[in-house]
Amino acid sequence: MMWGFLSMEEDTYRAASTAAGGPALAARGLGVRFRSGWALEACDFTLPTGRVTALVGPNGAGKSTLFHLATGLLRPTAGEIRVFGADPVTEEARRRVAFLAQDKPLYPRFTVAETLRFGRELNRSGWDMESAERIVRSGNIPLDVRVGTLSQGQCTRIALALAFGKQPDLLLLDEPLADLDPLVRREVMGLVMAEVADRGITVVMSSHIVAELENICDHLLLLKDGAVRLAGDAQQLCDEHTLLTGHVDGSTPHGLPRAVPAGAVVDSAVTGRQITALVRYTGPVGDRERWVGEPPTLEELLLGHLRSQVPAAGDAPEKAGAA
Ligand SMILES: Nc1ncnc2c1ncn2[C@@H]1O[C@H](COP(=O)(O)OP(=O)(O)OP(=O)(O)O)[C@@H](O)[C@H]1O
Repeated sequence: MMWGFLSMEEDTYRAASTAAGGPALAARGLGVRFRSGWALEACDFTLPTGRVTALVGPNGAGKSTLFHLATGLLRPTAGEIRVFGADPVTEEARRRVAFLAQDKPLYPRFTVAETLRFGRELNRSGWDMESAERIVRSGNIPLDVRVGTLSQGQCTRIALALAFGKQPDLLLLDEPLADLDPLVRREVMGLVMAEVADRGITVVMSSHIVAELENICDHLLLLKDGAVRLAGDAQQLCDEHTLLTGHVDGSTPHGLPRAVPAGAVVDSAVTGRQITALVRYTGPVGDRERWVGEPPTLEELLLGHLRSQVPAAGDAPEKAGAA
């Protein structure tokens, strides 16, 4: 894409996305249009290196589309996306990224050992067989069985072994746990986190199981209707919000204390005379006897924004992209 008129802001973005130690993933004006319409539109964000980002959004929000852009399987209709500063289709970017897709394509007739050897052939520039085999063995999967005879959970483990064997700097996981039972989910996630801690790689993981993201992710990217709704450090975003509970205030349009700006209300629910609201506001609320305000948990923050009927307020690109 041509960048004929680089503004200061664009200049800063380009410098950040190519600098050593710059973001793992950066998007600017990113859009993809299918026949049915825009799957992603005007997305701006940067995802820092060495962090575990939760990619969250309702069905059809554009999460898989974003993964396909980041791996070069799909080209943007508008804007650009960079992986460690490089175009995703370049050899440099492909070498540094591993992607675990929802459907985990594996050859059923290959044995596990053949599958790992195939992984080595595909990644001649860098392959860690020891690490791949360790992941397989920790699931008590014999190396000589055919992949077609394995359970879903075991196949997920093989796919993870292939991903980690590649020694990626960026691991993209598209709902990796969706088809696993809770015990295997916990075990597989423990495996991912141990590998992440060992190698300090960057992970972007999409999931609909919001409650499970709390102890895993330290960064957020929430997509809704193809747009970035919320992005940034998970703790910082929680700290910028308040979960407010009290009796409905009949004298204000939103039922909350007058001090709360209308534009700060993300989501609210009224039960009888009680109102609970997620607000992007941390200032004083007046009557402390009537109102209880606490920082939301990550789950409460995400659910509030997923439920929200109002457009994201204050999510200007520079804020949305804050690392
Ligand atoms: N190859 C395609 N051709 C046409 N439309 C597509 C294609 N891929 C995705 N879409 C559309 O783009 C939008 C975003 O889809 P995408 O699969 O990225 O969403 P998602 O957030 O991953 O959803 P889910 O949580 O259900 O997996 C949807 O409206 C989908 O129908």
